[in-house]
Amino acid sequence: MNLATDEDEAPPLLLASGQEDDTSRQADANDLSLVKVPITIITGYLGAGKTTLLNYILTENHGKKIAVILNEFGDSADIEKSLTVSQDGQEVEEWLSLANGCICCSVKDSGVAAIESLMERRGSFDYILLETTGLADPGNIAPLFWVDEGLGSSIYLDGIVTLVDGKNILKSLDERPPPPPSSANNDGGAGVREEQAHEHDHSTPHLTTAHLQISHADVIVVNKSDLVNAAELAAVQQRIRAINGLAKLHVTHRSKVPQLSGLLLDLHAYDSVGVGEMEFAARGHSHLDAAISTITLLLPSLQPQKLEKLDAWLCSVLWESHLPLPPSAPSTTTSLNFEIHRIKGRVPFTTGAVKILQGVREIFELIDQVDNAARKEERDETNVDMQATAGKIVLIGRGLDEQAFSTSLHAALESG
Ligand SMILES: Nc1nc2c(ncn2[C@@H]2O[C@H](COP(=O)(O)OP(=O)(O)OP(=O)(O)O)[C@@H](O)[C@H]2O)c(=O)[nH]1
Ligand SMILES: [Zn+2]
Repeated sequence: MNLATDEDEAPPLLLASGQEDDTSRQADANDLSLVKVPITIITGYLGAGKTTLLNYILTENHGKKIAVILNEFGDSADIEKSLTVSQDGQEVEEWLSLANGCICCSVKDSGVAAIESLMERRGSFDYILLETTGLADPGNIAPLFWVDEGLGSSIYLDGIVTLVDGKNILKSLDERPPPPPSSANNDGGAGVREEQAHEHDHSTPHLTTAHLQISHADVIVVNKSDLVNAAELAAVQQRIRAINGLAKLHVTHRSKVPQLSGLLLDLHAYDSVGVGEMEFAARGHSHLDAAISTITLLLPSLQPQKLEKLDAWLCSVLWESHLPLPPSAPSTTTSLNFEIHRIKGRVPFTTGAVKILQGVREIFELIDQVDNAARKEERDETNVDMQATAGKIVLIGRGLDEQAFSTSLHAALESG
């Protein structure tokens, strides 16, 4: 990958020049340790256009000082390892200064070490972009910024952007797994063994890296629009929508997203949930992709004391992968084998309060709606009808049976 760089540029100073006289800025500088820096993760298949996107962002006039980290994350085991070895002087010092005030590091170091080293330069940037070429499963990385005390205190995850190659994505989604290595891997659970057992059973939908990258995305950029015709593009969009009904989707040529802020950056994808996006996800309902789908559960306005029941239901479903079903439920729905990648929800209460639900894999939180969400709702262009004021929970994952989940949730809320 070749990033456009301007190596003659002096290293950026602590504050952007021209703003020294601004007293409010100075107050900000004093509070620098309190201001969290957003991070956007850019992922996607080999050759999809990630570097092209980064070059585009870094040469655009966006008024941000963006720090870019290009590296290869391994699997989650590598991330954990790097968390423990990062004290051993694994410094990343090869920061390049770019013409528009951005800085860039292309050292292939462990992602977390690179970020920690970057944070020592706090003040010289106000946004972080992380391109993760080798990242197979973004589900491992999101919780790092969310719950890790160290990283989470200085950085917040703004969003995950997945680049897909419009020409090749359908092929990638339909790929079959390679034969398993002869030496057996013992750390796999029942799920892994089951997957191996089904290795050559073509009726079992296979979960590819492309599925994982799409299911965890907040924005999906369908690139290389020049290489597909209208019908092919429509098929790609439908398939992606069937997998992830929540993500925003942009079709691009040479990764040129028409506007960066709001479409790609500054999404607040993990601290707000817009009415419009919930509505949008609820409308789509297709089983075009056999491996992953998006389902929507409707909720009435809840009595405040039902929050506990909702929380218990979420714990059961997300932590234990157990869908509690009432005794009256048909027996066919009791042996559900599912996996949840992403969950988002708006939960209104009879008091008028609204809680938002956010989750990636087993990590979730139910928090009071904040200002960001209100701003986001203003931005939402989707028409919001009366139904939107009702609650909704949207889930993205594998083996999700909308009927069974809905029955389970309502039974849990009505119990006791
Ligand atoms: N035809 C066409 N080619 C594109 C487009 N966008 C990028 N490319 C080309 O596709 C190739 C891969 O683009 P990159 O931006 O390097 O892709 P990447 O995802 O960073 O690739 P890796 O770093 O190898 O994973 C390059 O030769 C680009 O010039 C596009 O919209 N249309
Ligand atoms: Zn690249």
